Amino acid sequence: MASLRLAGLRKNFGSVNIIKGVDLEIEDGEFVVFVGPSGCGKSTLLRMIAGLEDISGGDLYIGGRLCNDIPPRERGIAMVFQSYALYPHMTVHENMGFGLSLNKTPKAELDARVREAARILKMEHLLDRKPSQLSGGQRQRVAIGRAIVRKPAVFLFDEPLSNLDAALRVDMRMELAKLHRDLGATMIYVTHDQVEAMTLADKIVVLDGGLVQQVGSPMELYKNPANKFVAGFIGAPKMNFLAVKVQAAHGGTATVASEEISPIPVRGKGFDSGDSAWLGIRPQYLKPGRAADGEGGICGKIVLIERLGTETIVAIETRANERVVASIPVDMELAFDDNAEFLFNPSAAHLFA
Ligand SMILES: Nc1ncnc2c1ncn2[C@@H]1O[C@H](COP(=O)(O)OP(=O)(O)OP(=O)(O)O)[C@@H](O)[C@H]1O
Repeated sequence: MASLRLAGLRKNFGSVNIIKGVDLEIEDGEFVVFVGPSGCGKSTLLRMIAGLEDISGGDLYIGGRLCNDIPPRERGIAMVFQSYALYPHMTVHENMGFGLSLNKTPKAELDARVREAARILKMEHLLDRKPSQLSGGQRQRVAIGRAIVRKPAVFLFDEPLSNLDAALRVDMRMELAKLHRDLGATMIYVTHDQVEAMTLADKIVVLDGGLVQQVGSPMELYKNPANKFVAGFIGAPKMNFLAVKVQAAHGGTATVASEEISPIPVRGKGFDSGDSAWLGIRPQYLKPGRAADGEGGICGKIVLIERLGTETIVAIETRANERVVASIPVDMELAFDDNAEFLFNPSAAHLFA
């Protein structure tokens, strides 16, 4: 097992700066998820840790050792790819043991490690099969098994579940969480799926544009997003953002209003009266009903109704053509084009520049 430290890590492809100075501490045994939209640089950052991309600037420490110029196989890491990268002509046993056979691991030890990994992954009965005789989920398990047998200090996962169907992804997610508990190893996991990030991570690193936007536990990010990007990225359905004007501000509270919203006090630092701002409200905090004094209220026409079973998602469009999504109780009567009113407690709202 190992801790990691990234200090001012940078990556250029030609003249383009893709990773723009990333500082990050990863503790021994932590499950860390890099999350962000397509192209934000999360795979590049992971590949730099793996040693598959060289480092243009800054320092990378794995287990306290400066690793910038250490070859991949000497870093004590194992990487699992989205594409599985299995050898089609080899059996599951041979695929899992291949890295060890390259290292000239004695046969008995190789066999014992492969069987132990197969036991952990519940695939002892599949060891003699070829990849073509396995399901997608089983193939991904072989790829994970190949990492386990190497007993790495750090596991790296690059979108390992994105080729699986939705139901299997949920199963594999639970298996990965269990694997982490059982092995206690440091794991770094790249995904663009905020649900995977929320459910797997001890610590989420939100990336955008080659920069860390925020680092924290899933609930820290959900409750106290550092900026509008993080607020919109973490949580489903997405947080609503409404354009407002700041009417007054003091002591960490701003009074905001718009044509749609009567003045309400909201937590928010660094604002001055006259500022334009975004009022952020999660769909879960909007309740059907008319706002009383001191509450926020929004009304509009219903443009979307999605009954998900456990909740109903409804979207309204305000007079200012802003779309607002609410998660409401399943038994509510709703119809398209009806006018609907929602209220929220201002203490549940966020304010962003
Ligand atoms: N070898 C390369 N040469 C030039 N540009 C590259 C190279 N590899 C990646 N990039 C660019 O770096 C940026 C980050 O890519 P990266 O694959 O890290 O993104 P990502 O966040 O993992 O996205 P995705 O979720 O789509 O995989 C992209 O703009 C990509 O085009």
